[in-house]
Amino acid sequence: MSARYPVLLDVARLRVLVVGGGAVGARKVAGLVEAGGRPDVVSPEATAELADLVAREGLVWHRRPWSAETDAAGYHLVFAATDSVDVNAAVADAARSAGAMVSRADQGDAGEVQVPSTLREGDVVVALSTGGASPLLARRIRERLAETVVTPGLGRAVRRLSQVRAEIQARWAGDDARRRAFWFDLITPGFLDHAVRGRDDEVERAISRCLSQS
Ligand SMILES: C[C@@]1(CC(=O)O)C2=NC(=C\c3[nH]c(c(CCC(=O)O)c3CC(=O)O)Cc3[nH]c(c(CC(=O)O)c3CCC(=O)O)/C=C3\N/C(=C\2)[C@@H](CCC(=O)O)[C@]3(C)CC(=O)O)/[C@H]1CCC(=O)O
Ligand SMILES: NC(=O)c1ccc[n+]([C@@H]2O[C@H](COP(=O)([O-])OP(=O)(O)OC[C@H]3O[C@@H](n4cnc5c(N)ncnc54)[C@H](O)[C@@H]3O)[C@@H](O)[C@H]2O)c1
Repeated sequence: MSARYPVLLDVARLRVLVVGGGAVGARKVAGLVEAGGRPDVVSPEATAELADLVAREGLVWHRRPWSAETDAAGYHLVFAATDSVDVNAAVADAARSAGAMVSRADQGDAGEVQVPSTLREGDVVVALSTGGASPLLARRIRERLAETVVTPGLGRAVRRLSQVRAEIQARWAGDDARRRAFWFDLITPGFLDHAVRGRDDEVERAISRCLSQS
């Protein structure tokens, strides 16, 4: 398959539809909600987890089969996640004709969008794809990264750096070279090690040192 271009979507700004309320549709809805989205759902049935989530979040759930007449238009992004290849194909065609991007749960290559395995730790987001070759391997890579690099300590360090960034932007508002020098001085491989290992005191020490030298 062709190489794809990874982006991070602000799904809170998009009108999103998930067609199919089985385990796969439920996972898509949960991922969208986690990212601030409020997808509509069309499906005659839903898993208990999905029904709970819909109720908790007050999402719109049309409890019936997808219909080309009522469900095709008005969306930016449509997930075709039923257990029928024919229904998924019809959903994809109609959504695309109405201007939406499509994700096919049964045939990744057939959609404009594929969902990556996603790891979040504070503001750090890792999105992993095997291009459909092995979603389970993507999950294993995610689990390994969570153990080795994308740790809670890293998440805390990134939260702290967003404060430092605001300070640095204000301090050297007109001096691009100075700001760049500061960041290359602070964000070394050693700094990453401290953050990953959760050594908050070392992270703080490095920040203080670089701020006071500047
Ligand atoms: C990342 C993740 C995101 C999510 O869905 O939220 C995701 N699949 C996940 C898990 C998973 N999916 C499957 C298994 C069983 C083991 C296996 O088959 O390998 C497991 C493992 C498990 O359940 O843990 C089966 C499966 N998946 C697809 C097909 C159809 C096909 O092969 O064409 C079939 C076979 C159906 C059948 O045989 O009937 C298709 C797709 N699945 C994708 C994404 C896209 C490609 C991403 C990539 O390649 O990296 C793509 C192309 C389309 C899409 O959905 O966008 C999520 C990981 C969550 C995590 O991180 O834990
Ligand atoms: N992308 C992935 O990660 C992944 C993983 C496993 C399977 N799959 C694929 O995704 C498909 C769905 O998997 P599942 O485990 O959720 O299946 P499932 O059978 O548990 O759920 C299918 C859902 O689709 C609904 N549905 C059926 N016809 C419909 C229609 N006309 N309109 C609206 N909704 C309809 C059903 O009510 C049910 O809620 C599988 O058939 C397989 O091809 C994808």
